Amino acid sequence: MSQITINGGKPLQGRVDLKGAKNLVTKAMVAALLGDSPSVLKDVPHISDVEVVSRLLQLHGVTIEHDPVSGDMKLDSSNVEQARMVDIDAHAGSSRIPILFCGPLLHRLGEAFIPGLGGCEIGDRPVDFHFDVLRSFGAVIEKLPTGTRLSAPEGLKGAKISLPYPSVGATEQVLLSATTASGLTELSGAAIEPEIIDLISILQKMGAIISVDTDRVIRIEGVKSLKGFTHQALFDRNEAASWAAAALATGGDIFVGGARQVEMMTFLNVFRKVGGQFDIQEDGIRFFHPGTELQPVVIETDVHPGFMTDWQQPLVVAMTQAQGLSIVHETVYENRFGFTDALKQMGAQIQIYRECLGGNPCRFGQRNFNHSAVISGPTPLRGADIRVPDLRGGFSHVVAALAAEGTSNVTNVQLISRGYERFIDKLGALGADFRFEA
Ligand SMILES: CC(=O)N[C@H]1[C@@H](OP(=O)(O)OP(=O)(O)OC[C@H]2O[C@@H](n3ccc(=O)[nH]c3=O)[C@H](O)[C@@H]2O)O[C@H](CO)[C@@H](O)[C@@H]1O
Ligand SMILES: C=C(OP(=O)(O)O)C(=O)O
Repeated sequence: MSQITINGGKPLQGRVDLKGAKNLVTKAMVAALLGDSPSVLKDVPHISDVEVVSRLLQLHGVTIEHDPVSGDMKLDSSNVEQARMVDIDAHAGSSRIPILFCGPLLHRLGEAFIPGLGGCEIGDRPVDFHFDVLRSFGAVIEKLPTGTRLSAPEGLKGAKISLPYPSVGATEQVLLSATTASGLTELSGAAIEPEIIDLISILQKMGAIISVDTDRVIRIEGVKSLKGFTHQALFDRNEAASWAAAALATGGDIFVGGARQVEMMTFLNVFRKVGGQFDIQEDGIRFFHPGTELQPVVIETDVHPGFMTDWQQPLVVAMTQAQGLSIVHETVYENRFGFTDALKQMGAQIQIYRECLGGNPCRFGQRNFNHSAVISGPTPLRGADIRVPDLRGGFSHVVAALAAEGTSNVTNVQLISRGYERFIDKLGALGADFRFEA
């Protein structure tokens, strides 16, 4: 378990550069399974979720070459049919991406075995929509103690599907299964996050016919085969938002190379309302604390184009320094405020409520989920011993330790490498005062 000892109270200043989004790159790698010729994905970050997906693909006969410096990744899936089905239970790792192997493996092999899933523990995270989608396409699903076995005795056939909630993963499941299924698929209630639109761009390069209509409807005309793709991955807007919040919380100034305005518009509006300033340039966005008082805000996390759930945790740290009461209503995951316990230990005043506060009633209201937070500021933060609970919560703990007076010991830091490339190097480049033990 790696740990970092931070001497806080110093503004973060300097430049960090982004690579491709964790939430796109890992899915694009799975899409490569569908191609009958090699694919090239550019800007692939060196993060542990990419390693988990690489190992799983390699077990299925995909050859992968990744240059971690340039980020170029070459994936050749021409030998998938020859690969031996192996027990991949030991390789489930920390990622949720294995669930997306179902469609491509059913197309390529007629069967699939999916190990138990990882990912952040921020709620139940069921996969019922995924399995309902796959059943609509004709898959037969058998749950085993070690995972799930799937088969498609008559191949996958297009279907009319309606998602009860615009789930990112279930929408990707439909895309990756329907593209080479026979016939038409119409998906309503789809998620339309920028990472999904980028995945659709990749599938179109491969030969797919997919249209994104108004009102969350996606139509897919199945094609017989797909070829490989060459694609530059969409930048990681979650990492960009994290560094922006880190600049604000520490009173700093960070240029985030590779960040773009369009995919971050909702975040930028909130950042400005809290009192942060930004300067959009051709090659990135500069985020900084202008030196004036921060303002409280009321936000509600939501599916795109709403305020993303993965953005709230580091921003909550900045809210502890705002003058007054801020409210965060988390409507995407039912249990995503566990990270606030450590912030309270550091001096933050945060109260968690079961009620839907500050916004519209959501599906978690009246169901006893602690899904609203009231943050009262400004409160000075002081150093503490804390343990990283999950990816974004962990980033927010490190930001709090950097903003706090005194020394903090943060353990379980390796979890942060699931989604942040060269995290420790970047902290060093921003002038943080810390000691890291791997
Ligand atoms: C690897 C990846 O891309 N992760 C992102 C993805 O996660 P992920 O794809 O897992 O998130 P979903 O959009 O599927 O989940 C949203 C909500 O739907 C529920 N649900 C989902 C599937 C299902 O079968 N049944 C069900 O009830 C979930 O419990 C959750 O409450 O989108 C989330 C929402 O933008 C982000 O926070 C994650 O960073
Ligand atoms: C929840 C997240 O990721 P995952 O779905 O991979 O657990 C995240 O990126 O914050």
